[in-house]
Parts: sequence; C-alpha cells; structure tokens
Amino acid sequence: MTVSATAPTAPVPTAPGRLPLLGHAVPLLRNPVQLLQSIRPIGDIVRIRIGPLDVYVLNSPDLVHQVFASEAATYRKGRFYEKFRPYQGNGLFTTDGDEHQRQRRLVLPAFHRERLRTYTDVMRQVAADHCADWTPGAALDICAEMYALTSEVVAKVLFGGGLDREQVAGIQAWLPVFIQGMGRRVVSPAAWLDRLPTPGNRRFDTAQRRLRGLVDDLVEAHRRDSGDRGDLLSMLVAARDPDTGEPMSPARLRDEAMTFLTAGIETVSTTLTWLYHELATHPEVEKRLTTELDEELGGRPVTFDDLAGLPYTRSVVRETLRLHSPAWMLMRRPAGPTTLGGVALPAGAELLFSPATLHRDPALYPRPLEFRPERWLDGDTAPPPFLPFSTGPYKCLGDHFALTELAATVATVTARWRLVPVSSRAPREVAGAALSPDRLVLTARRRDA
Ligand code: HEM
Repeated sequence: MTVSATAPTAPVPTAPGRLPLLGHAVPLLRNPVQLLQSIRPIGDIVRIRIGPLDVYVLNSPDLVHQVFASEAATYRKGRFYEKFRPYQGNGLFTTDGDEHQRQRRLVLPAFHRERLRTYTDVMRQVAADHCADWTPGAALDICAEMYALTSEVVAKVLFGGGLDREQVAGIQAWLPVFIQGMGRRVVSPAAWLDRLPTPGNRRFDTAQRRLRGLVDDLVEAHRRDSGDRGDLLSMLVAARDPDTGEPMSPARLRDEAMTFLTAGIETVSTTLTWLYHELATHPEVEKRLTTELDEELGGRPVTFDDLAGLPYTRSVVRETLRLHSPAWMLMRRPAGPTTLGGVALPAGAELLFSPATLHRDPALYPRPLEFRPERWLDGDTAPPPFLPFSTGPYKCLGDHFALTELAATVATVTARWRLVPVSSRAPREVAGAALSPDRLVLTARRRDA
C-alpha cells in the first residue's frame, strides 16, 4: 500500500504500538531495525514517535531518491548530524549546503582512482602482516581482529609512513571509546548527563583529548613538511580552494582527519566481520571464492588492477553490504514546509531512511534474508536499489575506498586462511553507530595445510 496518491493534506499512517509520552521509544531502543523493518509494508511514508518528536520514515526508493538526490538542495542533513558536530567538528559528515559542497570539492582528489591504486598496496600489506600472526587452530575474536586490521589501514593511508607503533596503538585504543561515547551522546536525553564526572564520561573526555592531540600533532608535521608523501593527509594539506587559493586551516584538517577515522573504520570492520560469518556458514560460497582467487591470482599478492577481474569476490562483498548494511539509519530535514509523495510535511520535519531495511525488502530482493552472492552475477534484469553508501551530494565519499579495501582484504586473507565456526551460535545484530555483530569467534585453518 502506498500513500503517494493521497491528497496533500492526507494524514501519514502512524506505526502501531505507540505508547503515551514514550511513543515508539521502547521498541526503538530494544531493536530499532526490527521496528523499521516491520513498518515498511504500511506505506511509503510512516510516522514514528520518539517521545514528543515525530519522525517520518521513508520506505519508497523513489522518495528516498527525491529527498537524498534529485531534490537534495532543498533538504538539510538534520538532527542526527548536528548532534555529532560538537565532537567531530566541521568535517564533511557534519556540514551541509554550500560549505559542504566547497569542502567536498577540495577533499575529492584524495580519493581519486590513481590514489586508490597506491592505497591498495597499503591495504594488502596490512592484511597480509595481520593474518601472518595467526596461529593455526587458534580461536579468533573476529570483531577485534577486523577492527585492528581496518584501523591500521585507515591510519596508515591517512597519515602515511610517519606513524609510529605507539601512535597506531593510541588510535586503536582511543577511537572505539570515542565513537561509542559519541553515539551515546547523540541519543542522550539531556546534555548535562554527559558532563557528570562519571568514569564513562571521564574516559570519553580522555579519549577525545588524546585523539585530537594525536591528530593535531600529525597535521602539524604534515604542514611543516608539505610534500606529497603518498598519503591522504598530504593531499588535504596541498589542496587549495579554487576561488580563494586558500589552503585548509589546521582545525579543518584535523576535523576531516577525525571524520575519516570515525567514518572509515567501524563501517569496514563490521562488514568484514559479517562477511567472514557468512563464508564460515556457506562453504559452497567460500569454495567458489577461493577457486576464483586461485585461478586469477595463483598465490601472488593482489593489486588494484586485479580487482576488476575478481567478479565473484566483488559479489561476495556486495551481498554482504546488502544483507548487513552498516548504515541502518540516515536522516534529512526539509529546509521549509514541503510536500513529499503527496503528503504535506511541516518545516523541520525529521525524515529517516534505513538502507538496512530497504535491502531486506522482499518486494525488491527475492528471498532477501538468504546470502546469495550469485544474485549480483545474473545481470539480465535491472538491479534493485542498492544504497549502503547512500546517494546524492552527501553520499559516502569513501565508497570506492571501502569497496577496494574490502575486496583486497578478502583476497589476501582468504587466499591463505579458512575461518571456520567454533559454535552454531549466529551473531546477534546490535544497532549502534553501525549495524554490528555482537560477537563472532572463528577458528583459523591454513588453506595450504
Ligand atoms: C563499508 C564501508 C562504509 C559504509 C557502508 C559507509 C556508509 C556511509 C554512509 C551511509 C554515509 C552517509 C551518507 C548520508 O548521510 O547520506 C557515509 C558518509 C561518509 N563516509 Fe562512509 N561508509 C563506509 C566507509 C567509509 C570509508 C572507508 C571512508 C573514508 C576513508 C568514509 C568516509 C565517509 C565520509 C567522509 C562521509 C561524509 C560524506 C559527505 O557528507 O560528503 N566512509 N558513509
């Protein structure tokens, strides 16, 4: 059923189960993705209530396209992103409008295809070094392993060879505390709670201070020696505004670096963890994957140019991003009163789109809960909307970076190791900053043993 044919003033259906005062806060806190999934069949736009706040959930891919892409100029990023600003500063993630557009133009060349070619060598090397330390038969905490691997990749690509071990360890130790604390503050009911001198708040303050200090030092070092070191930060330091000729200020460089650290690690490590869960429970997929890797690479290290010739590997990555989209909630807010899908929305209305639930809609994807990389290889019908990285002017800037890192890591790790289940327990989804598995333990077996 859709509401798109209704008159502009028609009421929007409200999700069932609303409680007085609390609205839908209880199911949202308990399992937000389940709630968002359950209301998809109700209409193209469905209202949920969080206490006094109305949130309009967009279920139709056409309306998502309208709000996020074709009419994006008439929407702001909205509440969720504003709440990140005190912690993340004025990076790409928290800015919108003209300021965002100017900044995005400056940052874009650092993600150019030719740069990705160089970054791929770092990705492969980190993955190879990381799994070289595994002991055959050892039970591995895959969430921790993938977090350590991906945080080293982003730190090295961002800051280059100048990083010492202590700095990498500092990023790995403080970043999860910072991201988790920031997530809690974004949904916190009262800002004063976050200023109480509790152990958790003190740990967050320390993490934020240490990370900012570390990033400030690295920015300063790059500005002093401003040649191209092949890393991402060098590109940002060298960037000049085409209108004014001005470089980015040290604070802006720090904010962008913090944005890449917070946007580019957990998303990728979560995807890799789900991917290894799926491989461990789908031996036929793993077999086809290793056959492709053996045939195409024959044991040699993967390069950027090899990735185009690994269609099954890329389908495994794509299917993981479909079934386990890290982004489960994106928001926008109309700049003024607007009509959307035939429904009048008030100025400042909060709009929500969930890539995770769109990708599990049986109307778009047949047998949506099955992990079937083959669905991306059939290729004779128009593919359904696939939006793990969102769409429009605020679409993930690191999408090609992430796809390259995921494929290069899988090609490197899976060529050497099989990760097999320790138990039949499936990971439980936890909706935090990303839609993550709560826990995954797998046993490492050498493929050549
Ligand atoms: C599987 C991995 C990833 C996923 C699923 C993902 C997804 C997303 C999504 C959904 C957004 C928000 C878009 C919106 O509000 O419409 C976003 C923004 C962003 N992401 Fe990613 N991301 C991933 C990896 C990365 C990586 C590796 C980097 C950088 C190294 C990165 C950098 C960014 C930045 C800078 C933004 C803000 C873009 C802007 O507003 O201009 N992401 N990402």
